[in-house]
Amino acid sequence: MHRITPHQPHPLFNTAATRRLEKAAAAALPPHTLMQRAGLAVAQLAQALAPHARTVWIACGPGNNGGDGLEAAMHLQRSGRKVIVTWLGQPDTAPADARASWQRARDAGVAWADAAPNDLDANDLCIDALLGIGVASSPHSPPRTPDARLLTCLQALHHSPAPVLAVDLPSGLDADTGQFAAGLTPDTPPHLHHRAPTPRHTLSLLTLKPGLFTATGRDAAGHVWLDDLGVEPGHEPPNAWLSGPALPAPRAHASHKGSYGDVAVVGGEGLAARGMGMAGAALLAASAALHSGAGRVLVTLLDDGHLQLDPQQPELMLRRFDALALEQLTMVCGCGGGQAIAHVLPEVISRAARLVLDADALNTIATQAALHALVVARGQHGQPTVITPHPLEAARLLGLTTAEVQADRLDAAQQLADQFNCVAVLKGSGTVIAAPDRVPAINPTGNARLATAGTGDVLAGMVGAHLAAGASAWRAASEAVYQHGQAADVWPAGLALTASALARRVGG
Ligand SMILES: NC(=O)C1=CN([C@@H]2O[C@H](COP(=O)(O)OP(=O)(O)OC[C@H]3O[C@@H](n4cnc5c(N)ncnc54)[C@H](O)[C@@H]3O)[C@@H](O)[C@H]2O)[C@H](O)CC1
Ligand SMILES: [K+]
Repeated sequence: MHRITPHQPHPLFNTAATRRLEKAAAAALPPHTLMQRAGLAVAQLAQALAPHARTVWIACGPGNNGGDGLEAAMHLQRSGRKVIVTWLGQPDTAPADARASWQRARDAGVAWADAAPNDLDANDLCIDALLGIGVASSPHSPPRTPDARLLTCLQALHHSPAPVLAVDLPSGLDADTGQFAAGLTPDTPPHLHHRAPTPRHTLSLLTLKPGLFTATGRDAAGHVWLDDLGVEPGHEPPNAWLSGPALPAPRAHASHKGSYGDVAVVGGEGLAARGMGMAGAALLAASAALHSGAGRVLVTLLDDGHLQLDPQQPELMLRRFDALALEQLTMVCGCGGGQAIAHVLPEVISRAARLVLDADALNTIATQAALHALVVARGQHGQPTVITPHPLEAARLLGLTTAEVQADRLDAAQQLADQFNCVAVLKGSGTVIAAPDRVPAINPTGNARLATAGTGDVLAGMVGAHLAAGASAWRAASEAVYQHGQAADVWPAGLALTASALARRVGG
């Protein structure tokens, strides 16, 4: 068993793949072995996380996830803890493994209760074994009406003042998408909004599931642990990867500014056009490119030439669009581009050597099929392209709603990559990176401090710098996303995270 950190990549397996592995492993082992291993692992982690817990309340659902909880209850009771179990199953209808573990918990003498004890506090521990990968959350099947006792137990876990250890998954979370099943989404009553969150841990069993790392999964899961139950994935291919850090790319002493490429940022509609000055977005992207190691950074502002120099960043070279040698440049296009970006997009997409498309470039492409076709053609000509939409921009590109994109972020990112024939970065909690013909990746770094204006422009500039230095579109995207999130993760406490400060720190 080990804790999952962003320091190395990890393969991720969805529900179907996990079920196949479970079936093959169960067939090769004596009956009940997997659940016995799972329950023991849960009990060991519970002891390690809360060695002095006064009471351990274990909420067990009707299926095998509940069985894991019952098995853990038996171990914790035997090791002298005060264990209270709420079981929502019945001996005559429970799956065979869960029934066997119920019998073992009974024989060990655990206490049974209909609901959560009402005196739980921070010195206790809750174990969430209500639902695991058996949660039915298909958008195509009608939502189930969950049993009232299940809902009461779920609420007690969501609002628990005691730390919570979830078995396999936070109950109700879909392992494949990181979204809660209909009717099972946690709600936070207003009086709890300002309470410090209680520690949350999830012990994933057998495999790591993608839903733990994207959409609402990251917040719900808290610290993620894995116990593989002694089962190797064998020939089962992963459905996604959790990214690890970039391999170091040392700079040769005999290098010069030309060795790391020229990035040109095009964007920043002027104040005169529609009364909205957006030059800042382009300057942020340019600053990020500079601090991420680009040899030279050129900036073309779509502001009719009002700005001739950025005195804060004199390294940036301002250029008129017609003075750019597009075929030799890595272009970052769209940051703060407004409507003005539409005039330059056809040329940029057709001619740029390497290209990052962000923000208003994407909004414009979403409305013009001819531009979409030009992006697809880049891939056919071997010209690297990365698109960096947030969920609303992704929804526009795919003709979906934002909710539909968020309902299955891995699938949405894959659709973007396939339809636009490029590397797609779907931003948000657990940013997804996808490309045609390869397994997508979920980024493990970053936090809510990045939810501030301009951080997306910074990311686009960073991707541009990595592309200009010679990385493939896939590497440029995944390494930039990782470092962008990591910069936020190590951000000094008490220092405001602003996009311009982030841009200056991204190079380490
Ligand atoms: N994967 C493994 O190798 C191992 C898994 N173990 C554990 O078993 C669960 C999966 O068990 P399963 O019985 O298939 O499903 P669950 O217990 O997660 O849930 C089934 C249970 O829940 C009810 N239900 C489903 N969806 C809903 C809903 N939307 N609303 C209300 N109720 C719902 C359903 O009717 C069933 O009663 C896995 O996660 C592991 O924890 C093994 O123990 C070890 C090996
Ligand atoms: K659970």
